[in-house]
Amino acid sequence: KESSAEKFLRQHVDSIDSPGNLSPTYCNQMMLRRNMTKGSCKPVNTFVHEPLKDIKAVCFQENVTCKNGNSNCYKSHASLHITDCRTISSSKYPDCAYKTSQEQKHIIVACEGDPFVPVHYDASV
Ligand SMILES: Nc1ncnc2c1ncn2[C@@H]1O[C@H](C(=O)NS(=O)(=O)C[C@H]2[C@@H](O)[C@H](n3ccc(=O)[nH]c3=O)O[C@@H]2CO)[C@@H](O)[C@H]1O
Repeated sequence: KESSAEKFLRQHVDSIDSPGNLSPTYCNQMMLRRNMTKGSCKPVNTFVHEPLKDIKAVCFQENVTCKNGNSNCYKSHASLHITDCRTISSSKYPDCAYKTSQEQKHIIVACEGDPFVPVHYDASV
């Protein structure tokens, strides 16, 4: 069974693809490849284009309150290269269709465990 830490990597980490010049179909491809279009089209998903060590380091940065009220969320000091994937109006399961938006924003993740690692993507600001 996939751990929540492994699920975070699958859903939110893409250190390989260099930010800045991704194709408009990046999200259509990645949402499929990372298994977020099975059963339904995941409506919103963010990929972070930074080295894994820099993403893990966010767990030791600014502690903030999560959307669900928990206190185990952390906001990155730096703006990071991210890509937001959001379903477009014409998206109809199983043909999930996404808008690919490349941004530089602070990320907010929830961290848990020992080692203390990201397990949930809360927001970008
Ligand atoms: N504090 C916590 N501590 C520990 N665990 C916590 C905590 N909070 C939740 N989980 C758990 O995480 C799991 C999970 O999948 N939560 S999820 O809200 O649906 C994820 C959102 C995110 O994937 C995506 N999104 C959203 C915005 C954006 O900019 N970018 C972007 O990608 O959309 C999803 C829906 O919003 C679930 O098991 C829940 O129990």
